[in-house]
Amino acid sequence: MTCLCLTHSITQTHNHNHNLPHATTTFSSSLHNRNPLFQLFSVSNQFPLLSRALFQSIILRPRIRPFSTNLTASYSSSAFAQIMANFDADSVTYLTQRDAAEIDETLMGPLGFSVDQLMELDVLSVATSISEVYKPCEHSRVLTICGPGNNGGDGLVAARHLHHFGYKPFVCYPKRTPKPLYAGLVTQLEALSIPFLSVEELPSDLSNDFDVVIDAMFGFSFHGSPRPPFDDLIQRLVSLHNNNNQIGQKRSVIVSVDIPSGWHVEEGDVDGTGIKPDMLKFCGPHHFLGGRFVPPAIAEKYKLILPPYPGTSMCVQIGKPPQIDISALRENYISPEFLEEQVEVDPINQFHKWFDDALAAGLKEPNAMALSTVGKDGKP
Ligand SMILES: NC(=O)C1=CN([C@@H]2O[C@H](COP(=O)(O)OP(=O)(O)OC[C@H]3O[C@@H](n4cnc5c(N)ncnc54)[C@H](OP(=O)(O)O)[C@@H]3O)[C@@H](O)[C@H]2O)[C@@H](O)CC1
Repeated sequence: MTCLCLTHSITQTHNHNHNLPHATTTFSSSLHNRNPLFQLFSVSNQFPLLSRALFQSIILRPRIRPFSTNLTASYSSSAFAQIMANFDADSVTYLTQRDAAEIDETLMGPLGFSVDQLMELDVLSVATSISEVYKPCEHSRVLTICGPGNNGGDGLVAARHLHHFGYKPFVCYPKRTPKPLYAGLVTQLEALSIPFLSVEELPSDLSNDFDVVIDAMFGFSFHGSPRPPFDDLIQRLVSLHNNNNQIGQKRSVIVSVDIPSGWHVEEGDVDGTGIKPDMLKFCGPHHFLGGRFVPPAIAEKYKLILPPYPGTSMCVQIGKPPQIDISALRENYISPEFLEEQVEVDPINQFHKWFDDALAAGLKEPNAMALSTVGKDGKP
């Protein structure tokens, strides 16, 4: 007698079919958000109610060993991992709004930065952080929903970067702004054949068509209640989150660029009915900190203590990575009875049979399997 054992092993970095809190991504920048210099990005399973103060800019003055302000400092990967492992994100302190405003003025004044340049730097960090957490091979279809202001501009830039990173972005930009900056960003996307979808063209359940939904509707200038069509779009993102709580429901990842759209800019998700990106706690997992481009003059003047940036990265992940519940990743398979008389005499034929079954069932990576045989003595 020969025993056969077929193991189907798939490495999954993100499983849409388990009932875990869904990891969403939020990119949050400063309270005085005209200054994206200290953008903090978050992908976390925590969901603290956010006070506006948390949107304040970095800056890191850790109680532990202070990081060098030398922005070009480089470390070996193991040394870097050690440094970041020891970095206590709870120790983050913040610039005052006044400091941030002053820095903003300095950047856009004597230091010669422009809005579009800051937007590019800012959003490059957003895009690289997305690609770090949600690989294009598993989350290729990205919908970017853009609002009428600079937050929407961020969304347009994000779509372009993500296209170059191997994603397939779609853009919904229902209220276009005729300013040259935005017109140029649209032209760039059109030149890349990135599809623009109207609100009416969006599927009722965004999860059916998109792996990632980027919320770039409103940032720090949002006020009052959302007006059409953004009221409906925001509700769609809210329902995405609600659907995410249903067992077995395929889920899109929600990425908010800056403050989640519809949240009160100062108070956060006041009545708890807003978009629920899992954010934003400095001590939580998957937080990304930008700011690599901070000019030394600014760093020195404000005594900014920045973390080291790995390699050529525009941002760095701070805090501890999320704890993964491995048991929750396990799939339960229900299979029919397997009787001895049904076993193929030749194990290779059995392998082919099972392989064909796996193919027909549409299993991901059906070739990720191993077949073993043992004799009567139980030895291979
Ligand atoms: N240095 C910088 O500035 C940089 C900023 N950056 C990014 O820009 C973001 C801030 O951009 P922003 O100031 O353009 O405002 P934003 O939040 O996009 O929206 C304003 C628009 O929304 C509209 N609107 C408001 N409320 C509404 C409602 N209830 N319902 C409907 N519409 C409403 C409002 O229209 P209005 O009410 O004035 O008629 C206006 O058209 C910031 O968070 C960051 O992400 C980066 O790009 C880097 C450089």
